Amino acid sequence: MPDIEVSPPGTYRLTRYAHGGGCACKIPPDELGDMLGSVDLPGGGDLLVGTGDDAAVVRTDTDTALVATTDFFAPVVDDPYDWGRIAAANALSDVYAMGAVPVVAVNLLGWPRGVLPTELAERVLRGGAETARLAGCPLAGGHSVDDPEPKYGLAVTGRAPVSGLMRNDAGKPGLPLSLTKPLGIGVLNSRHKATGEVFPEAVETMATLNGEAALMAVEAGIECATDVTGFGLLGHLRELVRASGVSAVVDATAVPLLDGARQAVRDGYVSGGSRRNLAWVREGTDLSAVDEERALLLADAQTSGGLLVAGRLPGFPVVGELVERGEFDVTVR
Ligand SMILES: Nc1ncnc2c1ncn2[C@@H]1O[C@H](COP(=O)(O)OP(=O)(O)OP(=O)(O)O)[C@@H](O)[C@H]1O
Ligand SMILES: [Mg+2]
Repeated sequence: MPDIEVSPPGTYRLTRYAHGGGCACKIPPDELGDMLGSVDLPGGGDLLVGTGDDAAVVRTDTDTALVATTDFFAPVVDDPYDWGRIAAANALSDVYAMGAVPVVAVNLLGWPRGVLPTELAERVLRGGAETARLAGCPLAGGHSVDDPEPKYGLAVTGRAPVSGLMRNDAGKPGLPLSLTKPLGIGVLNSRHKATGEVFPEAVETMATLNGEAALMAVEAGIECATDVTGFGLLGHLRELVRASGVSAVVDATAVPLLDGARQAVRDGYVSGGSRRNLAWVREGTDLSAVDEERALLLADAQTSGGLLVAGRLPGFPVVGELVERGEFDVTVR
């Protein structure tokens, strides 16, 4: 450790070290699309699912698929242990969104040595370990670098029967859309970053694993799902409907919201990422039935959000349905 004086761990507000926290710091979808469009990634062979879905999938034998994904981001909450739990739940989520079970994970850590004490990094790693333990997923090894901005996440490998995969291009007209976590995580995180106010319901929502919901979906024979993260409900739904060649209708009043989410929008705690999401979806979305506040919540950049599933899941709200391909990608009513 370099010879730099550091204050005791409790005095640090981790979100102060993040230019944009959680999934709100993702590169916007149009920019990412342009960037990836110029790169010829090797495919073919046993690759079943390539770029554009929640994870890459390869066939390992006739019936079995291996699922690979990684996710890491800057602090989304000030508490290091909670950040670790959330980052791990978020990384595991893409495996669940494919209908797979995680089999092994490795840590990815960026840490500003000499600026933040290593004791905080230990707490982050303990949080991640706790979440992996809850997921029943071995977590071993990883990679750690000196980084001006703290970052944490996992690379996760999962397994699924080929016939049980949930893809984001398998949506069919007539299927209901279920959402397994409430929206509003992004605006509450923005408020937390600005004021230090803690929102325990949002923290627990982010730290909740999507494993049970995924298992329920797979057992119900559901074939199409994605997870709602940095591009917001409308952004990820737009990707799903475009990949599937269908359109969608969203019932705005049926979409669950975290307590305090509306107020946070009214008070202006909207991240740049959420505004970019809304700008991106606007051209393909009929938002004429809702006001700006509601539109921002539907586009709010979530961190470790729920699964959006093309099918009915007992205990979770139906927030819309897939319809035949029409003028708009998505119509909000
Ligand atoms: N640097 C990259 N190289 C290749 N593919 C990428 C890269 N960055 C993102 N992608 C791919 O682009 C697609 C869209 O990215 P996005 O981050 O929305 O997916 P995701 O991993 O499901 O997101 P999330 O983890 O927030 O659920 C995904 O298929 C992702 O794997
Ligand atoms: Mg995803």
